Amino acid sequence: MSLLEFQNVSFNNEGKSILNDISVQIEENDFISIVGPSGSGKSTFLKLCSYLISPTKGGILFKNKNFTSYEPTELRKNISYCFQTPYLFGDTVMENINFPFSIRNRNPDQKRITALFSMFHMTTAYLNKDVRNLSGGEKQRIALIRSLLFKPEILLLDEITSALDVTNTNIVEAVINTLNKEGMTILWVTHNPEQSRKYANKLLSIADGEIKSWEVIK
Ligand SMILES: Nc1ncnc2c1ncn2[C@@H]1O[C@H](COP(=O)(O)OP(=O)(O)OP(=O)(O)O)[C@@H](O)[C@H]1O
Repeated sequence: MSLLEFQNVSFNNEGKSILNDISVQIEENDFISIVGPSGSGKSTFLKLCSYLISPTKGGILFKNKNFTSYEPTELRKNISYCFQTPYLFGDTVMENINFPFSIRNRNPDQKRITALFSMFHMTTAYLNKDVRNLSGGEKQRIALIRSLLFKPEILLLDEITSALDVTNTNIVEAVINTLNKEGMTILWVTHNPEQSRKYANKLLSIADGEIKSWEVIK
């Protein structure tokens, strides 16, 4: 059974075709790198995967059931999306980390929080820091921790390391690789050819809104 399946998906906006007739099957535990020129439709593909937007034509299935038959909140619990520019809100890191717990009426799981901070080479001393004083790399790691608190089944990553230095990039890549080894399905949009082949088992190349190639590389 595929975990996520695109069946002849097209997405148009204001009469313009952005993605055209995309069919692809993503298996549990895949690590997929998504590459293609700027403006080819990669981010739109991830937005469709996360149910931020819906296809104009065709259907997207999660565990063999159309997205439309799920509650959006149920899908978002299982499918997490991280952006190139991390969005942190409010004043402190703690507000951002506690938020996913509060919307589920749960108390913060300190053990899980500590383990994730440690995975990203940070300590929980960051919880009291003002988000405005964090570096880009720290912000991206906090945003990733926030999206991982409830162990999503699918993690969507949109050029998350393109603004990071080598040290931060290495930390983030290592964590994502570990999560994949532990069973998480990863879809990672990257412009970096070396990064695209480093950990992925499949490579999806998109050009002009269509699949140019779909390769099994490992
Ligand atoms: N909501 C929208 N309305 C109109 N046009 C859009 C919308 N979203 C995306 N586009 C257009 O669709 C095309 C694909 O955009 P998308 O952001 O998916 O490309 P991308 O491959 O991720 O590009 P990049 O690598 O530069 O981030 C672009 O021409 C973009 O301008």
